[in-house]
Amino acid sequence: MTTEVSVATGHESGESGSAAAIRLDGVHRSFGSVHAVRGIDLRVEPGEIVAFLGPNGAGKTTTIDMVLGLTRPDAGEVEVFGMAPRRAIERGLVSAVMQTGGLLKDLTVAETVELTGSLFSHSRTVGEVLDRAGIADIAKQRVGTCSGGQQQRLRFAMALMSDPALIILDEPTTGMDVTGRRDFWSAIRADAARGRTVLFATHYLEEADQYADRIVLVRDGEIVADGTAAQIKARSAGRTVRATVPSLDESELRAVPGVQGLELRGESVLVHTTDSDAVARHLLTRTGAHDLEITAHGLEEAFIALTGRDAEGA
Ligand SMILES: Nc1ncnc2c1ncn2[C@@H]1O[C@H](COP(=O)(O)OP(=O)(O)OP(=O)(O)O)[C@@H](O)[C@H]1O
Repeated sequence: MTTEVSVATGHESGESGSAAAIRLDGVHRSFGSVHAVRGIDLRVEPGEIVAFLGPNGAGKTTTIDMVLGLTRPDAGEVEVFGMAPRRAIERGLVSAVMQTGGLLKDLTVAETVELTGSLFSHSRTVGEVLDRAGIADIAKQRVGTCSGGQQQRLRFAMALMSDPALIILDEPTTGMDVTGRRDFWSAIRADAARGRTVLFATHYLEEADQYADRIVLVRDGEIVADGTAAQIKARSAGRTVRATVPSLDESELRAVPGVQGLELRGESVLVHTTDSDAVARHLLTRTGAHDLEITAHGLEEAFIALTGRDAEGA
């Protein structure tokens, strides 16, 4: 690994329209002995909605922090619209929607957005951003009485005040109920339809599947898949075999050709495999398996197959 650090200060690829919204090139970041980000290369084009999907500790927040200029890579380059992240932020090109904090309970929704606007020399009007965030109807409500979903849409409205070209959201819907999540995402999508670039980190597969144009799947600090939800499902070409198996010999099943991973739930076993016939034959002839089902991989299975412990070399 090289130790050269460059955060794109010396040779900006220009602030022309051709620059990527985000460009990461061979980015590494360690914390002591933890190698959190291990050589990430990523280019996000203006107008894309990209989900950064991965299990706990995959390196999503560390990567986002580098895009926001909150931390610097140990090696590699990070550029936002062809310039150093901090410079892009100073120019009002980037806003972030954080998960918690930053709200004063006694202010109204409109007062909160107005206060945010006062920090910028040029900002949108309060009415316009409340509309875009879908919260114009609660403009006079006190923040302390807003639901979690309404508070996140308020944070989104605050992020819109500088009319940024790129919005970054780190697990923005954690703890929200289904309706709150749906309302939040419909506001983000409607706004993104006007050409804003969106990068969000999430644990929720269905959120990535429904709201992103593109999914970047990370595991152990590396990108393991990058494409549309359909392409990622196809990458994990394979099937899941589910069966009830009393006293299963796990190691024998793992040794069956094509097996990519196993999940045990009581007497139920789920086998991710590229050869469902071999698994079915093994289960039906060598074990007391019953209630066998075979299904094609969905995004969840692709996620498990590509990010799970059994994914080594997948
Ligand atoms: N400031 C820090 N000091 C030490 N270790 C850190 C620090 N920040 C992150 N790490 C470690 O780096 C790895 C990646 O963490 P990161 O928060 O980027 O992952 P994540 O994909 O965002 O996870 P989660 O989904 O749980 O938020 C983890 O092993 C984490 O413990």
